[in-house]
Amino acid sequence: MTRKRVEVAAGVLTLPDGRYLLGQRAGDTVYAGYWEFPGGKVEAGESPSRALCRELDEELGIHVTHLRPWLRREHVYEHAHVALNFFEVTGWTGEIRDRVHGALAWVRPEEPVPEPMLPANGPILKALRLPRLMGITQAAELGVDAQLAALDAALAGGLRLVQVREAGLEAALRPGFAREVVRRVHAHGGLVVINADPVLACEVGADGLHLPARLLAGLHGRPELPWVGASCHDRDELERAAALGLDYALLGPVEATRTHPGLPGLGWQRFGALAAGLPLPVFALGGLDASAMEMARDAGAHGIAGIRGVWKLG
Ligand SMILES: Nc1nc2c([nH]c(=O)n2[C@H]2C[C@H](O)[C@@H](COP(=O)(O)OP(=O)(O)OP(=O)(O)O)O2)c(=O)[nH]1
Repeated sequence: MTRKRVEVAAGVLTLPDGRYLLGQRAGDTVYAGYWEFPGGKVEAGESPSRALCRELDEELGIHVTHLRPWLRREHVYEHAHVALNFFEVTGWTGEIRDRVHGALAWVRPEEPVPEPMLPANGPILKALRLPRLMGITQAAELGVDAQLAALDAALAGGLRLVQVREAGLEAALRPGFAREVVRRVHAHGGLVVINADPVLACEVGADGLHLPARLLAGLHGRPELPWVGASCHDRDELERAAALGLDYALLGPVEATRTHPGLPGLGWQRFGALAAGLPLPVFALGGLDASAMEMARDAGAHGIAGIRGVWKLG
């Protein structure tokens, strides 16, 4: 049976220390007792962001001052086909006084979430575990030792997600280098994805695989690794990554870069338009460092991926 699609707006209220808010649905609703992000149905004539501001006022008694579009995900329940528009909410005034939930909980992304959770929310919670800054290695250019030293400095500064991209590194050095990256990043509780090489990813105990756009194009199903992402340059590629159920995409270049000289940057407006309304987190790539983080997230990016900017190479 086909059901009318119901638009829903949900807010990931986030504290500066990274904790986010979940509420437990009250006894008189469908899925009573299940945990959710505060929010509710979009009313006729309302935009999702307006609906969310209204719902958070009604449910929690707060006035939202800063929100960002994040992910959009559709799910077919027995009772409804919902299109969930998730926003990150980082600014509000007023003290939270819950009026509708059975309970509220502030959760750290790395902690287990309270159960039971609304079934549509699994990928959303996974996306919240994905760090906001990705460093992409370039040991072939820097040298292995200099890259590992730059990695240590970045890990000490809080980096928790690394893509090993070393097609240019001598083949004999690649496994040893990748294994060393995995060891160091795992010691900090971070994640490592390996570019283009699933065999190497498994061999060195990495967390996943990063697909260049040419490999994404030829793929018929999601590779079986815990984390899989892809490099994308246009909406078609982003939608393909989403349809395959990938965990994230990189989109760029946002600004002109040294790695791709002559290629003009997308700019933040175009980036925002391309990344909007997707179910998977999108990192902004190209000529960026962590100082662009707020701008990127306001444009709808999950975070930033960088080479020179992350390794502080100028
Ligand atoms: N608020 C919220 N709803 C979610 C989440 N995940 C998810 O699948 N949903 C679904 C459950 C419901 O089918 C729908 C939200 O509808 P709702 O019944 O809570 O909406 P509402 O607050 O406007 O309530 P009502 O006026 O219909 O009583 O979206 C989530 O994280 N937060």
